[in-house]
Amino acid sequence: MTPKLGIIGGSGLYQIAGLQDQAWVTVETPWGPPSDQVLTGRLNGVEMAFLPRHGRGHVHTPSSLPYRANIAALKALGVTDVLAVSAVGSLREDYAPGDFVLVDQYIDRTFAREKSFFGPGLVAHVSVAHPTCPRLSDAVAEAVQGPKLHRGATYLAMEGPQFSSRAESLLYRGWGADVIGMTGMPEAKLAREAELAYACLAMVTDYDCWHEGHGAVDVAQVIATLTANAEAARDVVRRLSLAPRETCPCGCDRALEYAVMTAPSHRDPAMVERLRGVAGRVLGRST
Ligand SMILES: CSC[C@H]1O[C@H](OP(=O)(O)O)[C@H](O)[C@@H]1O
Ligand SMILES: Nc1ncnc2[nH]cnc12
Repeated sequence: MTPKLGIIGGSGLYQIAGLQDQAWVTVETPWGPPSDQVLTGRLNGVEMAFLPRHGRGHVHTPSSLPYRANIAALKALGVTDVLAVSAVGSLREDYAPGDFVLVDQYIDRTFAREKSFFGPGLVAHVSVAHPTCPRLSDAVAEAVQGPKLHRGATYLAMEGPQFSSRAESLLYRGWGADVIGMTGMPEAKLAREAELAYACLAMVTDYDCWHEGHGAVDVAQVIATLTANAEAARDVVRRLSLAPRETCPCGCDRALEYAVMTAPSHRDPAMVERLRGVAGRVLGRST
């Protein structure tokens, strides 16, 4: 199978230059439109689809983001591997602003978002014990040149849009979270439901508000670091190479294999139709 790379660009990363045969395409999904049009094209021979998470001009809040439509749109475009790029605050002394982090675990503290493609009439439970793909994360790690890279980090996903209080920041540090952001969940969970390999390249922009030696995070601080680092993130995308494969060794592309609970005879036909684009492999492609 020839892989196709989906990039979800976070704060500060609203487009990728230099794609061959590039076009901004409009995609509709059963969950409405994604955050923006999707930029499709080829980079170094790799098919690619780029979606600015907050939309060009940064119009969607972390809570109002159409997470399901974003993942469904990438799936509809034939994407197999999703690299999510995110700005994050650091919850550790040794993760400094400017550093890059490959996330492998999440603590999901979000509460005002739709978190599943499934629901009444078509119930499914996928595993998110290991929410990110080690194969894809390895490929991303190889593509990082320049910024210091940390691996094996836990991302605390908060609801926002306000930044944390100091008490919260200290609490999350006590829980063992390494970085904090507002968009990692439910994005990673939905990618798993859609059987897409998912990796998160986080760019540290600040020390949130726990650090005695640094002032509390604000948007100006985040933007200043992002401006200095966005090109390094684009370089990673440009260098990222994905080998053709039969299947994903970690099983990301078969996450739904044993996940659907609802008996075929009890499935809601409208739900089945709605889910066909993301779960067609286990539901059948057409009626
Ligand atoms: C501009 S600071 C807060 C904002 O930045 C991060 O966005 P993203 O993950 O899309 O890079 C963070 O999660 C907040 O949404
Ligand atoms: N400190 C922080 N908290 C939440 N989201 C962030 N994105 C960048 N920095 C952040």
